Amino acid sequence: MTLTQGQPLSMGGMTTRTSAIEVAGLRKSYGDNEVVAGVDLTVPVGTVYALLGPNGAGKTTTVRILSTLLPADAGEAWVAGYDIRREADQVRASIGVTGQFSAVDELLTGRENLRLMADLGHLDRRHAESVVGQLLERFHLADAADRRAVTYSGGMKRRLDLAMTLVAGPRLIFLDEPTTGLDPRSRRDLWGIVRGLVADGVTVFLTTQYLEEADQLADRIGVLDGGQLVAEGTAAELKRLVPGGHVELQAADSERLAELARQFPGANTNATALTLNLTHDGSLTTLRRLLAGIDDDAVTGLAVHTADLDDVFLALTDHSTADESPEDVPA
Ligand SMILES: Nc1ncnc2c1ncn2[C@@H]1O[C@H](COP(=O)(O)OP(=O)(O)OP(=O)(O)O)[C@@H](O)[C@H]1O
Repeated sequence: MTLTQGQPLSMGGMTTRTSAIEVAGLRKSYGDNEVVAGVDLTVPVGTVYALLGPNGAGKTTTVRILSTLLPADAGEAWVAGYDIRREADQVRASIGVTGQFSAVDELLTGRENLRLMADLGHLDRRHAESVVGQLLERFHLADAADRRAVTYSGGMKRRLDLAMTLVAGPRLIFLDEPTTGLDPRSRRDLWGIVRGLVADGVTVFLTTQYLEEADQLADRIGVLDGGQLVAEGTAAELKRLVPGGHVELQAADSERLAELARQFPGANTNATALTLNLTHDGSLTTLRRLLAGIDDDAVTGLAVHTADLDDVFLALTDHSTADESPEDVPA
């Protein structure tokens, strides 16, 4: 069955929910440490949702709860249309999970690892061979298919791990920090594979510490900090949340820097680098007005920086430097 948004995910299940994931008031504590502190979120079918957060934010715990590996203390969640508490078996049969710790058996070849998953999924032999062959091609592992996985690079192992998750053809996959530790090229390869899955209609719930990854892949991003979603939206919406834009002027010499500092009181200056930083809302009008007031001889260079997800992440999750609490950030 090909799923499109608006169709019930679980035709035979108890519910007829149309979202791939719905979470309401999810909570989990370890002793006194509340690591998931009331999370609500919805992921439409066929989209990518990225849960972005620093170490210890509660990302893996959330994935473990949603994939039924860990019981929640409170709250409700429906995954692939099934209730994670009452219909855990159906949830497990509908999803694929690739965790931070690989499921690859390094003593087996890539092909054998995939066949093993096919056996576990009770695929009939002919179908299994065809699925395994297709996955080896799709994940650029065909040439290495009959080598033991112990000889694979980190990127190849990660691709094999993801391919193993897909043997049973799940329409919803959880990727917990899929590219942590990979070099930029392997990371981009994996992003390409994820995009291909999404193009086929698969829903992806991924956790990441990499802002670029969320920016590249996700339709919506939830910023998790201390077990709470402190912001949620598209990458563009999140970037508008924080005033991260600035213009950096390179002064010709220290005298000119002093002049510029008098002209723009409140700007940050760096006497060693001879630079002056002005906050800037990213609009052309403000930029033109700003430049019109500057003497040509005073500056030798200029850089315009618009807010990026880094600014968002730091503003929302770095309590040691952020003056405002997340609630103070305009929505
Ligand atoms: N089994 C456990 N017992 C006690 N505390 C735990 C357990 N598992 C996780 N924690 C704690 O829960 C908090 C959230 O952990 P979690 O692994 O969900 O965070 P994360 O956002 O995935 O971080 P990372 O990016 O480092 O994987 C951490 O403070 C962690 O130490």
